[in-house]
Amino acid sequence: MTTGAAVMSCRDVSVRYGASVALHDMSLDMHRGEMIGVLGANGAGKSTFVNALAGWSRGAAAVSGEISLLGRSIARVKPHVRFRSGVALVSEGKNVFGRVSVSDHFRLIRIPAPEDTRFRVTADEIFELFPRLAERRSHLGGQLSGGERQMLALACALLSCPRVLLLDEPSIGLAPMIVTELLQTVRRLVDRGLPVLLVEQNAEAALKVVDRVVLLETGRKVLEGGREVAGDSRIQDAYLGKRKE
Ligand SMILES: Nc1ncnc2c1ncn2[C@@H]1O[C@H](COP(=O)(O)OP(=O)(O)OP(=O)(O)O)[C@@H](O)[C@H]1O
Repeated sequence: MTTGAAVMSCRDVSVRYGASVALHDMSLDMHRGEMIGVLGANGAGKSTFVNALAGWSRGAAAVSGEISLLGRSIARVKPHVRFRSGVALVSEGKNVFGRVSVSDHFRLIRIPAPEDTRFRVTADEIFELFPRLAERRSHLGGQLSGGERQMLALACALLSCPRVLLLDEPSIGLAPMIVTELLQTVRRLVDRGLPVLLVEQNAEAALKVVDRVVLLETGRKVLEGGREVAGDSRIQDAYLGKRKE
């Protein structure tokens, strides 16, 4: 259930790489207890969007528009400062160090002071959420499977006490059962209040857990709505394999 004012918002966010515009005038509000799915084909601008929210880009991106966290503008704030303020981005398990053990990953996270009102998960809770990580706590990041690396990246983001979690394609390369488990774990965190923006190619898996969906086509939001948008022909045709030839 969503409550209160938006935790994170963006208004008219556009991203250009040189002369080409990868994202056009994107606006969105994220509330407590809400999970929003961002769907779209390859190259639709999904990663560009979440990266812009977190302050990252893979090249020389020019980002315009307004981005705010708890009502304060962060549009011109550096990515590491956005992270410290509570904007956690997890991109395809890339946030894992190959030569650092699972337990030492957790020790590396700077945990905000207890008086700071943020979403908190302890290391013990992490091991309850991800029993696999508990079994592999002494393994190095490089020794983990793709799914375990995703779990570790997500665990580290959670330990940092995020105000909002941005997940870029967590299902990539994972077996369907692991995807279901991972998304259900994320859903439980959302139900405890954490707002989550989930970029997913796997629309079927995403639609089972999200509250709201945004569909991007060539950098533009072309559809936004509740789970009922699963019935929209644009989603049925392109993402749920129900295209009629
Ligand atoms: N560093 C860059 N320089 C130039 N163009 C870029 C750069 N990064 C992305 N683009 C372009 O921006 C557009 C959106 O890319 P983006 O990675 O956001 O898409 P996506 O929806 O996440 O795709 P996918 O599902 O394949 O990951 C694409 O046309 C892509 O080629």
